[in-house]
Amino acid sequence: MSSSSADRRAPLGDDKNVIDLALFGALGDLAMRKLFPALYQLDREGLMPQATRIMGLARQSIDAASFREQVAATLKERIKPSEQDEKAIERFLARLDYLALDFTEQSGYAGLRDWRANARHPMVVYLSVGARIYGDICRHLHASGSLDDETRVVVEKPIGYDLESSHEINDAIGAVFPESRIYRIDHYLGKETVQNLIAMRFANPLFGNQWNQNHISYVEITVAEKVGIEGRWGYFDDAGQLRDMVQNHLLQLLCLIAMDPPSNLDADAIRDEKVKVLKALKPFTGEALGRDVVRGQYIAGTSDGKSVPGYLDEEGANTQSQTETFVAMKTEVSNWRWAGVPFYLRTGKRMPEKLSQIVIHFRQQPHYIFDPDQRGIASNKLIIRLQPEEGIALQVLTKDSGLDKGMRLRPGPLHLDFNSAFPKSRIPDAYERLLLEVMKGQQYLFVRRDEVEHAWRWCDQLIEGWKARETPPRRYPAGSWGPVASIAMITQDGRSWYEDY
Ligand SMILES: NC(=O)C1=CN([C@@H]2O[C@H](COP(=O)(O)OP(=O)(O)OC[C@H]3O[C@@H](n4cnc5c(N)ncnc54)[C@H](OP(=O)(O)O)[C@@H]3O)[C@@H](O)[C@H]2O)C=CC1
Ligand SMILES: O=C1O[C@H](COP(=O)(O)O)[C@@H](O)[C@H](O)[C@H]1O
Repeated sequence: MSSSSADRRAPLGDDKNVIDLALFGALGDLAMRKLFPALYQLDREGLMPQATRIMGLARQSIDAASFREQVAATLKERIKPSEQDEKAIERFLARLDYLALDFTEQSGYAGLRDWRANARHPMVVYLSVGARIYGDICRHLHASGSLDDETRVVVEKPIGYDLESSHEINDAIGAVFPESRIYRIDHYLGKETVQNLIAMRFANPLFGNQWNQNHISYVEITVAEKVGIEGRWGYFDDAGQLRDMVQNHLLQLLCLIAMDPPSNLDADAIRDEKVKVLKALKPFTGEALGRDVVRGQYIAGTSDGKSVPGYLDEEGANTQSQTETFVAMKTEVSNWRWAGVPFYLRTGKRMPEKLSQIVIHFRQQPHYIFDPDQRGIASNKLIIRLQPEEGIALQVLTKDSGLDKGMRLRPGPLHLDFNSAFPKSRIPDAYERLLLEVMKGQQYLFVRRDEVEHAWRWCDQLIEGWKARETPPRRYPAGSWGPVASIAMITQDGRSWYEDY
């Protein structure tokens, strides 16, 4: 199916987009917290064709009625009361069926094949389970005769633990599905402002012409989480913040900022440009690793005024763990556009706020004519806020008003807050957009195999360097912005993390 921009404007709730969705891991955390609420919203908005059916698959042997009850309960909990529409909920629940099986055993798959016996529409298989069993599921789906030439598969991150394991997993999926029918999710690509990054960069010559090392001094990407480990200690401790967040979400954001303009909006045109950025990321040598990368782990502190435990005291914790819950780094994209422009990245759990934002710091004017005392006054910044409130602000210098001020400068924002600028349009959750794109068979918001693998290659050399140095993570109190060293890392360059939240 084509990914052209014209297709993206096709009517959405029409028959063309009918699918059967087979959701593996339907009773799990992601499905209940994110996927069912997103699917419900699509249905409520009239974007899910009437004939679309959803089969939940999981291990527990419950019947379809109690599965629907569990989904109804999660909708009640997760959807704003003003968006809980009785009729829409009823219609949505009626689409659901349930099949209990062990995903690693071939025998149960006959039930899925039978469900599809007279189906006229493509099936989308969504693997909301750990990546280690993606291969088993794909093999059994194939061997049981449940697939056809139109079946698409959606896989969650992280794909593997390093380059080698991601190769194995991608090979196993690729043995059954061609790349054109594999949808690798990175839910940050479904966020409203991330979409806007593409619009803003490539629709506005104002930015397009300034987007390089001649005009940009440095770039900051912060993805701060207020939550801790939330009962996922086992998974998280094997991964750490670098694998959990940097390998995927932060590198995808960096790619969208740094990539060259694609020749069109087709999936491969965009992905080709992203891959070039990943290939150009500067590896960390021994010396740079100590100077330009900070690993941290939270200790007890406060969150929203309440005491919270440290990472090593969380439920299920191994008290010797050296896993990082925070990473800050200075990296560079070694190409003509970005040579000499640092990209400062930081992400951590148990920070004071949930805040994801990108700040582009522009260079000062080459010749300065204003009050010498104000010479260091803030330069232009473009602040792209992903969450909590989506918006874009451009900080510009204007004249301070008042008769007694002379030609004094004042930094102030030109601000676009999406909620107040477009009050009638609800900002959809990332998963809504991504599920809709899968239904339409559009891949441009999904990650191609080579992107995942280049991102792993870069992270692997960093992790190898950490192992060789054996430096323990630096401690930071829960509720702070991370280890002091992460602040020193940027201040030693005469800069600071943008903190005008
Ligand atoms: N949760 C999140 O916020 C995020 C999750 N992800 C990714 O999404 C995927 C799902 O994560 P999450 O929902 O948290 O995981 P969970 O462990 O909560 O859910 C997995 C589900 O799959 C079922 N399952 C696992 N193995 C089998 C099996 N062999 N046979 C039958 N059922 C099985 C589980 O059943 P049972 O409980 O009986 O084992 C459970 O219903 C993972 O790849 C994760 O990395 C990505 C981003 C965020
Ligand atoms: O993929 C993941 O993302 C979440 C953060 O997502 P957000 O949309 O809430 O910013 C993170 O908490 C989780 O550890 C990670 O696996």
